Amino acid sequence: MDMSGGNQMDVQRSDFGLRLKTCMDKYGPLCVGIDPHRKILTDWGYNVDAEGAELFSMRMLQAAHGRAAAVKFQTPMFERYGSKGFAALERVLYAARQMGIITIVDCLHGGLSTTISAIADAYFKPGAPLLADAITLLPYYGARSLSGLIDEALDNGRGVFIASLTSNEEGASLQTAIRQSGDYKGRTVAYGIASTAQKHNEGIEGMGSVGLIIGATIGQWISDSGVDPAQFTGPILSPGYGWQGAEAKDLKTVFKGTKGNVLVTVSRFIAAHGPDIAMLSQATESIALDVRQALLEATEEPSDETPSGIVSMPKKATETATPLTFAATGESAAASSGAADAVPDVDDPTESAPQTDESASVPAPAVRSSFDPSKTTGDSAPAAASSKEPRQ
Ligand SMILES: O=c1ccn([C@@H]2O[C@H](COP(=O)(O)O)[C@@H](O)[C@H]2O)c(=O)[nH]1
Repeated sequence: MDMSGGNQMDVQRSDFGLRLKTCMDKYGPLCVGIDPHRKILTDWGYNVDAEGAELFSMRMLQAAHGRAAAVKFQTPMFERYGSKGFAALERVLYAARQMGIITIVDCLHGGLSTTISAIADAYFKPGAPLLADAITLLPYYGARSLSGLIDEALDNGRGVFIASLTSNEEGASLQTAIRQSGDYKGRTVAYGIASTAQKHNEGIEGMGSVGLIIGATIGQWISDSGVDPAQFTGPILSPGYGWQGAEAKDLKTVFKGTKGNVLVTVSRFIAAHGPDIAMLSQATESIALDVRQALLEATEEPSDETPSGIVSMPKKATETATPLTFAATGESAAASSGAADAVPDVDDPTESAPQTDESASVPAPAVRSSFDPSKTTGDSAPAAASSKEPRQ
């Protein structure tokens, strides 16, 4: 272990990064997103209620098992059913833990540090009702407001993913805005967030446990942000592939020069192939292969690093002429974000998803993977889901 950069306590603090990397090396860089949208539940023949969400989740888990490094549950999709929805989320998280798959809860939390300290009881501490390997955080109360909660995550062997460059285009103007004061004056909001996150990973050998969310759709504005994913040593959770329009070439652009720390999360693009478990499993496998290949090629691409080891300066931030490295020193607050899907949402009856496959009963993916349903040979997944799924 390289102990030169950090102290021993940091190195030993959380094994989340190590556990995730081990799973990514074994199963590849796919995270199966489990988002029980109303329309998908209907199209799968389930009730639009907590039980339907649970059955859907169990089936997505089956498809993910042995084919993906991680699963990600989208909290609002359960929260809408109140206590029954949270009970369902507790049970599917339990099932995922029993399967040994890494669990991420996309709970999108953020707020005053004193308030969000309660989140540790919900997700990180032994016996927590929603025990998860990692959760997602929104840093718009100032990334340093998350420090206490991050400490709790690390002390409990868990991790976090902090939204830095989200996949929706509405996020771009806020996240690429230039900071007016503080340690990152003259840098972008996203840059300060990424640098603050990187600080937690310094001195850790291998992949850290404090991650970022960087959308696969952001190729057009990543250079404005000043963030170079290739310099980040924690895990990067990347949504946007498939349904939101990002393709393999976008993964290669955004994540060029990265070193095996990008976890691509895909939800509707996989769910669109259900409810048949063989089709779901085949789609998961195929998408996992496509994503793995794209990221392998991205690794071979040189990043924007200059020979002197600094990142090329984005145009908007050049006035301050400070080298853009992840030498994090602190962070100042920015405004709050209201992220919304940039693409048709299957929950919104006013929007319709792009249809490219007339045979699909759910809205078809915006782009097709190399998955060919006609080549389905069977299912190697565990036994099919039923309403008698494991309960805690
Ligand atoms: O920037 C972000 C952050 C989170 N998400 C979430 O990821 C999934 C994506 O679902 P798809 O169906 O694969 O598009 C969903 O839960 C989002 O809330 C994101 O898309 N972008």
